[in-house]
Order: sequence, then C-alpha cells, then structure tokens
Amino acid sequence: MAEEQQADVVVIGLGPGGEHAAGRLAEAGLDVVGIEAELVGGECPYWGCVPSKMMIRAGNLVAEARRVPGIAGASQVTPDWAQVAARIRDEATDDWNDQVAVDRLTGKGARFVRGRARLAGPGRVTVDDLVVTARRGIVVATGTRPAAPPVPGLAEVPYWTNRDAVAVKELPDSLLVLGGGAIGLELAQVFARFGTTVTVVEAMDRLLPADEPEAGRLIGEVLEREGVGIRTDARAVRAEHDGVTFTLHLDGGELLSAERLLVATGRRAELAGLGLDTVGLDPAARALSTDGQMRAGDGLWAIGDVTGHGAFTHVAMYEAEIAVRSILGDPGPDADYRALPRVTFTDPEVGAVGLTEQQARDKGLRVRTGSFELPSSARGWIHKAGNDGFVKLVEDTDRGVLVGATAAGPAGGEVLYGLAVAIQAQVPTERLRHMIYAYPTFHRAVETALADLR
Ligand SMILES: Cc1cc2nc3c(=O)[nH]c(=O)nc-3n(C[C@H](O)[C@H](O)[C@H](O)COP(=O)(O)OP(=O)(O)OC[C@H]3O[C@@H](n4cnc5c(N)ncnc54)[C@H](O)[C@@H]3O)c2cc1C
Ligand SMILES: NC(=O)c1ccc[n+]([C@@H]2O[C@H](COP(=O)([O-])OP(=O)(O)OC[C@H]3O[C@@H](n4cnc5c(N)ncnc54)[C@H](O)[C@@H]3O)[C@@H](O)[C@H]2O)c1
Repeated sequence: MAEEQQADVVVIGLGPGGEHAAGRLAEAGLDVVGIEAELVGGECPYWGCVPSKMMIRAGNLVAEARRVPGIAGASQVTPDWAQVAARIRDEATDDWNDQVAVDRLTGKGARFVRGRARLAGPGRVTVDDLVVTARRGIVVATGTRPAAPPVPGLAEVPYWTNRDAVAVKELPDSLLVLGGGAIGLELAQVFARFGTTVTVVEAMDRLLPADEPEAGRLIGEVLEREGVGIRTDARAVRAEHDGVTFTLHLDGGELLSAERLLVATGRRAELAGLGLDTVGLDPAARALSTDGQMRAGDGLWAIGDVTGHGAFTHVAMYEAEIAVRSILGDPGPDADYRALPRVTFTDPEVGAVGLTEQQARDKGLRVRTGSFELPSSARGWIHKAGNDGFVKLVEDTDRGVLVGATAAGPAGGEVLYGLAVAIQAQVPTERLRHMIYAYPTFHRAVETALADLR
C-alpha cells in the first residue's frame, strides 16, 4: 500500500540548489518535503568544491613554501597527504555523513525523505512506497554525474571519478588525468605537488578550452614547469587495466601508463529516470530548459546543474533564490547570465566572466581587447616566484562596455569581482579608465589592460 502525503512544495535533490530552495521555502512558512537520494548538500560539500579546495589549499601551501629560497631564506617542505585526507574527513565531510545538514534542513521546518524520487504526473512525486502531492509546485534540483567518453575499454576499467580522487588516503605514484578542464587541472596540480607523477590528456588543442586561449597556454606552461605532463590534441583510442597499471593508447600511437586513471571529461544531467515524460517533458534532453523565473513547466521549477547554465554552486544558489521568489509569488528580475563568473582554482587561479573574445566575435559584436601580463606589473614584479598571470578584457566597441574578462593570477578569482561588477552594471569603459586603482595591487593590471584596448 502506497503511503500518501501532501505538501506545498516538493524539492527533488538536495545539493546546494535544492537544499537552499527547500530551506528558504520552509523558513517562509511553506510545508516543504525535501527528497535526497544520497547526501544532503550534494556534490559540492562531499565530493566537489569543498574537499577539492581543501586539497588545493594544501597544495598551494606546499608550493608557496617551496618558493621561499631566493626571496626569504631556505625552506624544506615534507608534504604529508595524511593530514589532507584527515581534514577532508573531519572538517569537510564528517566522513561522508550528512546528519548535520539533515538537522539544518529540518531545523528550518522542512520534512526530509531519503530516497530516489520520480515524477508521477503533474504535482505528484513518488519515492519508494511514498506518494507526495505538491499543492504549489515541484522543484527539480537533481544535479549532474560524471560523464565518461566512449573510449573503447574505458567502461571496463576501474577508473577514478572526482569522488575517488577526493577520498584517497594514500596518493598513487602516478596518475593519468583524462580531461584538461576544471576538475582535471585542479586535481592534477594538487597530486603533482604532493609527489605523484601526473600526465593530463586533453582532446582539444588547449587546456581549459572553454576559456580564453591565453588561459590554457598559461596553465599548460605552469603545470609543465611543475613537472606535469601535458598532451593536448590527444585522443585516447583505448583504455586498459592489467590489474595493476592503467594504459591509455593515444591516437598518435603513444602509450601512457600509470597506477591510477582519473576521468574528468565533463558532467551530465541524468534525466532519464526522473519520470519527465509524466509531466510532458523530454526525458532524453541534456538539460531542463526554464524561463527566466526557473519555471520548467506548470507547477514545475528546475535549478542548478540540471538547467545547463553552468555547473557551479553559485549558479545553483542564484537560480534557487529566483525559484523561491517565483514560488512565493514575489516579483523579481529574471535570471541573467551575462556576468556569470567562473574560477578554476589552479595556481594561478583562472577567473573569467562573461564572453571570451571568440564568443563575442561569434555573436557578431565589434570587439576590442586589452591585456596585461602580471609579471610586468609592480605587484607581480614584487611578488616574484608564483607571479604568473594576466588580465584580458573584451569590449563591445559599439556600446563601449566590457562583455568579458579573464583575470589569471595568484588572486585571479578575487580580481575578477570588480570585472564582474563592471560587466553586470555595464559601466562604460571610459569611466573604468578614470577611476583610481590601489597601488600596488594585482587588480591594477585592469587599469593597464584598459589602456591597451585596441
Ligand atoms: C571536483 C569538483 C569540484 C567543484 N568545484 C567547484 C567550485 O570550486 N565552485 C563551484 O561553483 N562549483 C564547483 N563544482 C560544481 C558544483 O559542485 C556543482 O555545480 C553543484 O554541486 C551543483 O549543485 P546542484 O544543487 O545543482 O546539484 P548537485 O550538487 O549535483 O546535487 C544534486 C543532488 O540531487 C540528488 N538526486 C539526484 N537525482 C535524485 C532523485 N531522483 N531523487 C532524489 N535525489 C536525487 C543527488 O544525490 C545530489 O545530492 C565542482 C564539482 C566537482 C565535481
Ligand atoms: N572551480 C570550479 O568552479 C569548478 C571546479 C571543478 C568543476 N567544476 C564544474 O564541474 C564541471 C565538470 O568539470 P570537468 O572538468 O569534468 O568538465 P569540463 O567541461 O570543465 O572539462 C572537461 C574537459 O575534458 C575534455 N574532454 C572531453 N572528452 C575528452 C576525451 N575523450 N579525451 C580527452 N579530453 C576530453 C574537454 O575538452 C574538456 O577540456 C565543470 O564544467 C565546472 O562547471 C567547477
């Protein structure tokens, strides 16, 4: 016998987007049921942003300590992964236990159900034997899973995803990383800094192919300097594992072998098992399309990775806030992705916002660009070791406003903020040229890049 319950709103998937929406709606006084198949908090706190950034913090400390000679004396660093692994267990993930997050959610007044939910017609959700009818609406926030490419043999070998990589207690001697995007590069650099021999294999002609070419070039140079092997324009045509060693066969005939293989070739929304057909939506779609208020259908909202607007926690939370307003009937602006910021937390960090130069040109905009290399700036010169980076600006010449920017450097993600404001608020570049930039900051490179617009 199925158990029947009613609620104002049912939230399916409690990652950063769903947890935020469910908590806010419950605090607003609605009767909310939140359903989560795995851990409340989702990918970001347990297998994504938080543990990976703890790893990166550790790797950056090691690298910074190694930069002491020639600037501040002598240093000897003995990296110890055990401390990183312990911190991920004790401080980040509670050993992958979400009790604190469940209590936080129910403390806000939401009801919590653990299980895999499915839509069962308009306003109806099933989880095992439970049927919940939603009076106001359903929020789908089911996120993404790693997507492996169809490389022959790959499905048969025990490769790592991000989940294995952040949970590792003992580092492998060697690691192959398939995919030179955000996950691949962030983790490649950390593992290499802790002594693993790492090779990155990227199918496109450069690393970070979604970013400005200068960014991929820079990160490639830095990683190679740190001893990471880089293969771009490289297609894996076969993957093997003999019980001990992984081997990737590349299309040019090269064989790469390592103790572990990390596949970081993008992520995919898994919409197939969600019952989308019962509400008239295409279960084979790559993403759930929404209007500006995050409505995916009648009484149905979608937020986070599943909407395909960028797999970032800040996008999930931004969209959650819009959906909450929409469900509560509060007026507010539509989602606006013109100034979507993204930061790859390599060292140097690569912060980017808005359009790349190529994207702007492809949109038919008349474009001027301006750049400046951080090592040539006063702060970069003072900083010395670890000063790699640049600022690149993309201006829509007809409107005289920035439409895109990249800030790569020791604090690239922080420098990005001012550029995101400029793009969001459409501040005329002429005005940006005549403001005061504190000396000697990294962000003073923005002033020089503005002067370079041509
Ligand atoms: C290694 C790594 C590093 C990252 N670093 C960053 C970073 O630094 N900054 C950043 O902004 N982003 C980062 N991200 C991306 C970020 O983690 C995601 O964008 C974010 O978690 C998306 O949130 P979400 O709520 O859309 O989905 P998710 O976090 O994926 O959560 C979705 C939840 O829904 C649940 N679910 C799915 N189907 C069902 C169902 N049928 N019923 C019930 N529950 C279901 C899942 O179990 C999951 O818990 C990183 C990702 C990875 C993998
Ligand atoms: N700092 C951050 O904000 C952060 C960090 C990690 C992940 N994320 C999010 O998670 C998402 C997923 O990360 P990701 O690194 O897996 O994806 P990604 O899309 O960033 O990068 C995947 C890379 O793999 C390459 N690739 C695809 N197929 C390949 C193949 N067969 N062989 C070799 N290379 C191949 C792609 O060209 C691309 O460069 C990111 O898009 C990002 O939104 C964000």
